[in-house]
Amino acid sequence: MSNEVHAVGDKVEPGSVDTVLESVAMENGVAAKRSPVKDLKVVFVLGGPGSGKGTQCAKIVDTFGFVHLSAGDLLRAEINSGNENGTMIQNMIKEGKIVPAEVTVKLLEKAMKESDNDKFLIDGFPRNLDNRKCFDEVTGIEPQFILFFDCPEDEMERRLLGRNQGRVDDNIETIRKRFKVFIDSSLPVVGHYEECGKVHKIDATKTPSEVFESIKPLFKHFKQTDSEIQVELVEAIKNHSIRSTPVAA
Ligand SMILES: Nc1ncnc2c1ncn2[C@@H]1O[C@H](COP(=O)(O)OP(=O)(O)OP(=O)(O)O)[C@@H](O)[C@H]1O
Ligand SMILES: O=c1ccn([C@@H]2O[C@H](COP(=O)(O)O)[C@@H](O)[C@H]2O)c(=O)[nH]1
Repeated sequence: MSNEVHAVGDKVEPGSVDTVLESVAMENGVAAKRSPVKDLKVVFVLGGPGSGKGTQCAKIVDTFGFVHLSAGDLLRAEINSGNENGTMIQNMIKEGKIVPAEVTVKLLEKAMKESDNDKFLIDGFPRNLDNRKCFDEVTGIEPQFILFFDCPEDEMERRLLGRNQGRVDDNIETIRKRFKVFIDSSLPVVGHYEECGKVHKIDATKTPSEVFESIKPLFKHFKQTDSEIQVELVEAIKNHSIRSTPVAA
């Protein structure tokens, strides 16, 4: 039995936990239940521009079944969707500025609600203290922990200039602005979570594989074994049967 957790749009294999749970729910005439947004598990992934957040998120998704939500990617998709906020977002990104919290939080909340997963890596957010407060007020989610990629500016600059993905902000002028915004506005968010004892600082200067080895232990807890999934499944079926048993008159 597979222990993968699937994101929206993923193909679900016949016989997987997802299909079994779904058919149990269908047979009993109930829709599979979705956790309220505040019960979702969120890890914030922070670090300077080019520190390797996206690269590591892809590895965490593959190994630990999280959904990767890059706030920057959601904003870029909004530009391309032709939405009324598109021009404002595009101008902010070109200048390396932080988009108003309500806009980003709304996109993140929508993406989480649309997913059938309950574990999210939120990459590149919260970008400032106002982002953090707004996310807390809107979702009520307290992050499990913060993954903070520590990398010197000269290395980040080298990586960004070599990224070659055609991003409007990967030019030296905007990169310097993004570094300043990171120091002035984003580091205070890391400071806030340090006070709460929630920050795991990672040396991001090593190779991608070495960086991943150093973060793996933090996520072990989220990976369920096949037997844990089976126990959960049996419990879910038992609980449902108890609730569905008619009370004798
Ligand atoms: N550990 C690493 N060593 C060398 N290069 C890396 C490493 N991690 C990522 N890179 C490369 O550096 C560039 C930036 O990486 P990535 O996009 O993951 O950073 P990011 O923190 O998500 O950036 P941004 O905040 O700008 O979105 C990419 O070209 C990537 O391939
Ligand atoms: O929460 C966020 C995330 C991003 N932005 C803007 O997007 C760019 C690019 O972000 P990446 O994380 O590097 O993809 C960033 O410089 C901001 O302009 C944002 O406003 N809020």
